[in-house]
Amino acid sequence: MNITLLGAGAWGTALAIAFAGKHAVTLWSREEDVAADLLATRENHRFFPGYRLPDSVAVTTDFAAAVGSAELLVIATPIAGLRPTAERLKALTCTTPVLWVCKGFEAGSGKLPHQVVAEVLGQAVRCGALSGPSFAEEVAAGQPTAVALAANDATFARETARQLHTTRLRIYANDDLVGVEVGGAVKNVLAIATGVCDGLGLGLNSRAALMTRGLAEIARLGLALGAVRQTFMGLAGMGDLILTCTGDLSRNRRVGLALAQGKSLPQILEELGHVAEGVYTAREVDRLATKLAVDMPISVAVAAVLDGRLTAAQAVEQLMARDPREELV
Ligand SMILES: NC(=O)C1=CN([C@@H]2O[C@H](COP(=O)(O)OP(=O)(O)OC[C@H]3O[C@@H](n4cnc5c(N)ncnc54)[C@H](O)[C@@H]3O)[C@@H](O)[C@H]2O)C=CC1
Ligand SMILES: O=C(CO)COP(=O)(O)O
Repeated sequence: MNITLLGAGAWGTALAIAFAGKHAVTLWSREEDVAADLLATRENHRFFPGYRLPDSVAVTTDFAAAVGSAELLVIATPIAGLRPTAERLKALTCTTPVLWVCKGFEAGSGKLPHQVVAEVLGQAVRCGALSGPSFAEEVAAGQPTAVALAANDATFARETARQLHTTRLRIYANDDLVGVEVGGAVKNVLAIATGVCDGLGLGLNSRAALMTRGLAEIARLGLALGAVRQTFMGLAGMGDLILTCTGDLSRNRRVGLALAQGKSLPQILEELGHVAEGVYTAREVDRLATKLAVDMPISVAVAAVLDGRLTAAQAVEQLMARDPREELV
């Protein structure tokens, strides 16, 4: 299959490497310097240093050409780039099936990725989300990984999962697109919380409590948005939550660790050099929790810390001072 990855950040580059073993892959970069570097050195020094892009992968900055040759498009930008990329596809009257790998709620609208894509491209284009516990570095290194693929068409999800599946990258078809997207979005907010918790040295009991109660928050918001509870026990729910909250490769976790050190958010983001979606999604989750009357104290506290309304230590005190209650999930 001819696959085009739209976005040559860490994840787009890693997926290009992974898919190249089985497919004809094109990697589109919006940055001229990244494309030039990839063509000259076969390495993406800016976003993904240390991993070689196979010679078979075509690299281009020509959007129309990259799209024109594809049988499957994979949008690999942050969620901030999803709508503009979909709009560029619409301008080309493109009807090629499309996946996206971004995780989050769109800033400002609070929409999930599939809602953004449906708004721009309509309902007729077959499309879906690839999500789950998958650090780019490990996928590019060929370390065993399993993720979920959910779509607006169950047959498309199953067929695409089968086509993309390899012995290194197991892809499970899932029929709960909302659940898969909510899991991937909210776990980033909770990874920031866990980074704060670990950075403040609050201990392993705290971390386990935070992740477990965080999973309850993910499920509550997901159910309010129409997801299926079971999804949150799977790869895109608990799986990605465990990975991102505990793995130091996570950019979101690293934001939390740095907040606990008292660093300012602008400085943290500048030093990171990559997107940390939880920073933007926290605000949307905070708004959605209020709008839908969903109890999400940890996520709301993360939003308050990111906005400078609470310090990390104050947020912890506030969470611990809550009244005792039954363990509702
Ligand atoms: N890096 C990882 O391990 C994983 C990342 N993801 C998700 O994939 C998405 C992309 O992440 P990374 O590639 O790691 O980020 P990155 O920060 O390494 O790279 C971002 C890429 O998107 C492009 N970009 C940024 N803003 C854009 C915009 N407004 N329009 C078009 N392009 C834009 C940049 O030029 C760059 O190529 C995020 O939503 C992330 O949560 C998902 C799974 C794993
Ligand atoms: O989504 C990811 C792993 O599944 C990557 O997490 P970070 O964006 O926090 O690095």
